[in-house]
Amino acid sequence: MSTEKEKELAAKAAIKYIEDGMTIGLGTGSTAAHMITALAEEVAKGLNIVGIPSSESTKKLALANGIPLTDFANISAIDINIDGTDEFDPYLQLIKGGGGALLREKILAFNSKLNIIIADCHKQVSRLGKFKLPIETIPFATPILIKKLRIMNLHPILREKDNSPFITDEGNYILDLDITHISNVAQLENTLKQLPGIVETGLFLDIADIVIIGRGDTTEVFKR
Ligand SMILES: O=C[C@H](O)[C@H](O)[C@H](O)COP(=O)(O)O
Repeated sequence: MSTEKEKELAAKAAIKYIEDGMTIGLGTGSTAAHMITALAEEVAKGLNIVGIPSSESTKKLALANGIPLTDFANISAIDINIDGTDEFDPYLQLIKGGGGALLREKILAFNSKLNIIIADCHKQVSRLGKFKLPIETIPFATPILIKKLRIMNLHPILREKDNSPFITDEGNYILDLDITHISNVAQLENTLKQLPGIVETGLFLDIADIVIIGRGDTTEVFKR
């Protein structure tokens, strides 16, 4: 069974949690794209929901698939947020932001009653850190942050696209950090959030309620 099929299986299992009248957080990435396609099929059959996208790319995809959208001016909470991940550990702690959407994704997740994470089985790790930790930084502060993060042994790498810095939907930069030697990620999160110029990190701690993965031709569900 292909990785894409596993992502699709997880995505289809997640949309079964959705009920008529709900507001749905729409994640970003290749796994979330499967969820948007599956959700669009339900909307076409008459399911009445509104979506709130976590990125400009997801917004485009949702609109192209006929999913009605809203924003935080019109709602106070999201019923279910469904998003992908780059890694999840046995405690359902996550590293996200491989696609650079971590800031809006975390805002959606924080304002959701239920967070469902969907993935293929290769995202499961015994310990976070094989995937480099993305953090979103303000361009003005990025050079000094790089110096500070080097001293902290986090080996920051400025993410690039077409030989220029990758720019997020909020106009910021992404630094990818090596956290393989870090055992206490909660402490790391606190330390990073105290540095002015770091807008958000890709550590999603105590956020996922349910993780659904595709493994072969079946799904596995992990609950917090
Ligand atoms: O910024 C991107 C997001 O955090 C994605 O959810 C994450 O990178 C997983 O993406 P994919 O489903 O494409 O592996």
